[in-house]
Amino acid sequence: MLIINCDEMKAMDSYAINNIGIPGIVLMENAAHRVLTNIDLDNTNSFTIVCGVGNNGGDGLAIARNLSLKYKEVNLFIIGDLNKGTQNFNTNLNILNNLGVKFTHIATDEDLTQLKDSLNNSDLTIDAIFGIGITREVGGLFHKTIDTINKYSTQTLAVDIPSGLDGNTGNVLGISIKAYKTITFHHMKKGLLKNKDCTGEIVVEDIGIPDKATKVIIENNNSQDKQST
Ligand SMILES: NC(=O)C1=CN([C@@H]2O[C@H](COP(=O)(O)OP(=O)(O)OC[C@H]3O[C@@H](n4cnc5c(N)ncnc54)[C@H](O)[C@@H]3O)[C@@H](O)[C@H]2O)[C@H](O)CC1
Ligand SMILES: [K+]
Repeated sequence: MLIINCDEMKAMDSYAINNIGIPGIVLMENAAHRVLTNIDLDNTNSFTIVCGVGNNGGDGLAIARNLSLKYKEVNLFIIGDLNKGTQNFNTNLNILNNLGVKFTHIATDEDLTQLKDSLNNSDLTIDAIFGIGITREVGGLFHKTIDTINKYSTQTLAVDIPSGLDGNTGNVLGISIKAYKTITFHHMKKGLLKNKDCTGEIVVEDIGIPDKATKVIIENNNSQDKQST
């Protein structure tokens, strides 16, 4: 099994997008579909989906759309500055707006009451707050949101990386989602193997990044390592 770090994942992502020409939104839709194949949709009918405003959040929005089109009960929450959404996040948010799918923006502690009610009444919670792009300790409303999910969620599935976990070290950055299952994309991330308590079962899913992207990045890194020794 190939085990990579977050920088390698980002490099493979961008090679597939910028050098091979696979649009990021295609990879994002593939990721969403791969998450859905890991959910027992015959017996899971109500969902709380919590999204950040990066591409991990974008994955969550695509998952929310696909579930909504299957007439599942979807309670969608978004946390973060909506003016700072990534391009692919905004594309999926725009589609949801056009479909009339509503969401709650977690902007104050009061919004956490609505989140708690949703968690108590959902079959499954989907964590799409942070993935490989987490950059610092989790604090403030993000900390309270993750704490609320851990306290009241029936069971939580993490998209790519449990939010709050460092994908390289497995360290908890202040607080982390405790998932029963983590669906990570393309290849295993180093940090996931070091914190089973947060990841639960780990499933690696192919999202359509060609082996060529993987090989180029690994070879580049190996040659850089040789030069630096
Ligand atoms: N290339 C693609 O389109 C695909 C991406 N995949 C998914 O994308 C994420 C990585 O997305 P990225 O935008 O790089 O970062 P994140 O969404 O993980 O998070 C960045 C987001 O969070 C904010 N942030 C970071 N740390 C903190 C913090 N401690 N507190 C508050 N906010 C924080 C940051 O400002 C950004 O807004 C990857 O994991 C995949 O899930 C697709 O799966 C494949 C295609
Ligand atoms: K996540």
